[in-house]
Parts: sequence; structure tokens; C-alpha cells
Amino acid sequence: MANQTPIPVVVNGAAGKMGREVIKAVAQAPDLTLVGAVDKNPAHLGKDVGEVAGCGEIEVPIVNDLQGALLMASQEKQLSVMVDFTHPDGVYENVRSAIAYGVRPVVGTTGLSPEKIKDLAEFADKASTGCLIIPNFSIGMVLLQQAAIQASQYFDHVEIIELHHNQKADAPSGTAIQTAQLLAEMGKSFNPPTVTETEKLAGARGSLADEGIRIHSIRLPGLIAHQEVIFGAAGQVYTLRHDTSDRSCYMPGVLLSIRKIIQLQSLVYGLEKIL
Ligand SMILES: NC(=O)C1=CN([C@@H]2O[C@H](COP(=O)(O)OP(=O)(O)OC[C@H]3O[C@@H](n4cnc5c(N)ncnc54)[C@H](OP(=O)(O)O)[C@@H]3O)[C@@H](O)[C@H]2O)C=CC1
Ligand SMILES: O=C(O)C1=N[C@H](C(=O)O)C[C@H](O)C1
Repeated sequence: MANQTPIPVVVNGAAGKMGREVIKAVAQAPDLTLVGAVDKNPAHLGKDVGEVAGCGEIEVPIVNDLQGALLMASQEKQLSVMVDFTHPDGVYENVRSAIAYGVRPVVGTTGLSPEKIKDLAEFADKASTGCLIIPNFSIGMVLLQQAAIQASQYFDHVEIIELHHNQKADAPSGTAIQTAQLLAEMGKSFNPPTVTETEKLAGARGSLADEGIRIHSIRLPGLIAHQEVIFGAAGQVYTLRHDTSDRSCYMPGVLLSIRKIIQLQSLVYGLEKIL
């Protein structure tokens, strides 16, 4: 790895909570080189992104021009990568732009609808470009999901609770949606009704995903990112829980994705597919 030319990386959303972690991780990785830092928050424009991230000056200023950053990255000799941790409203256009410039997108931003993901998959296919959409970069969450898939063979009743900080824009979380999808793909329906239910307050029973799976979203200051998958059967409850205490937990998955995407020619959804 030491003799290879470093992979050029653009970080979009560089001044955000996740973006800052990615800047620190990329700055410390000898096989990666940061070539662009983009963020729309005017408070950070023009500042050195290393200073903003807290890892010291790295001589890359924060700009609010994704197209310009992608153009520069596309002119590097090596295939380049855009890491996106921005906002559900802008991520689709960001990914389209990256693919159009031949820059490979590693997407952590959540909130993309299944239709938009399908559309991006077709766009990536046409361009023969790798694109990674990863709802959760932590290994603990992959393991939780695998345990949930196992348990779903034996339990017919399951509900998901996701708990996040109250700055989160989208609900349910991308992770909870993916977890429900993985269970729904098991080829069975969950939660057969046992009684006629009435919601006295709308939403009391949470949101309804495919195959009868319910997701409940909690938003509170003091939380980072947490998820429970609770299975119930006569006389027993089986609870799987993952807790994030620091956003650094996502960085091994982000770095792995940057390294792996160079070899991909199509869109891949989910960290478990590249482990
Ligand atoms: N896949 C995973 O493992 C994880 C995914 N996430 C997801 O990542 C996303 C970002 O989360 P987080 O870092 O906590 O959010 P933050 O709000 O802390 O950071 C987002 C940053 O991106 C900026 N921004 C927003 N829209 C754009 C845009 N169109 N172009 C450039 N910059 C933009 C924001 O500016 P401003 O402040 O002005 O809005 C902000 O500085 C969310 O969707 C979240 O769910 C989070 C953690 C882990
Ligand atoms: O907004 C967050 O913080 C997180 N977002 C992702 C999601 O929506 O699943 C991943 C993790 O839960 C943290």
C-alpha cells in the first residue's frame, strides 16, 4: 500500500459532524489524499478544513462549489472518490454530479428513496462507475442486522426502535429502513394481528414498513445513534441493541469504502456487501 499513488478524495459536507471525522481519518491515511473539502455552511467558507476538523492545518480550504471540486478531482491521474455526508435534500444531485465527472461516490447521507437509489444505480451502470450507498458504516450495526436476520427465522413478531440526536433531519433513520428491508426480504410477513387496534393518537404504533414491520423514531439531545430490534414470542423477548458513543466508529467503514469503490463498476447498497 505504501508505494501506491494515494487515492484523491473530495469530502462533501466537510464541516459537518460526520464530515469532520472523515477529514481527520483521510488526513491520517497514508494511501489517501484530500483534494477537496466542500460545505454549504457559510460560517466555515475559506477556512482550512483541517483546522475546522481539529487535526491541524492541511492546506485545503472549505469551498461551496461541488462542481469545481469534482472537476479538479476528475483531472487527477488516479481515480478519485467523493465522500458525501450532507443532507437528504441534496444528496441525489451530488451523486449524479460525481458520477457525471467520473468521481466515485461513497454516500453516507441517508434519506434517498428506493426510486432515487434505483435511478442512481442505472446512472452508475451506464457510466460503468462504482457507487456505494451505505446507510451505516459501523461494523456493530452490520453484526446486529445479521443477528436480526437469523432471529427472524424463528420469531414472527418484531419491531424496530431507532434513537438519534435531535439534529437529525430524516425519519426513520436510513439504518432502520435498511434493517426492515433485510427482514422483509426473508420471505415472510411479521406481526400477524392478534386484536383490532385503534390508534388514539396518530403515529402511536410507529411507521409501517414492508411485511408488517414497524419502526419507531426517537429524537432527543444527548443521543448520538442507537437502534433496537425487538423480537417477541410467547413467554420471551429477544432484544438486539447497538449504541454509538462516538462518530469515529464509522471511520473504518468509510475508509474501507473509499479503497473498495475503486474496484467497483456499479452501485452497491450496504456495508455488508463489501466486507
Ligand atoms: N451512513 C452512516 O454511517 C452515517 C450517516 N449519517 C448521515 O450523514 C448525513 C450528515 O450527517 P451529519 O454529519 O450528522 O450532519 P451535519 O448537519 O452535522 O453535517 C452536514 C454538513 O453538510 C452541509 N451541507 C448540507 N447540505 C449540503 C449540500 N447540498 N452541499 C454541501 N454541504 C451541505 C451542512 O451545512 P449546514 O450546516 O449549513 O446545513 C453541514 O455542514 C445525514 O444524512 C446522516 O443521517 C450520519 C452518521 C453516520
Ligand atoms: O444522522 C445520524 O446521526 C445517523 N444517520 C444514519 C441513519 O440515518 O441511519 C446512520 C446512523 O444511524 C447515524
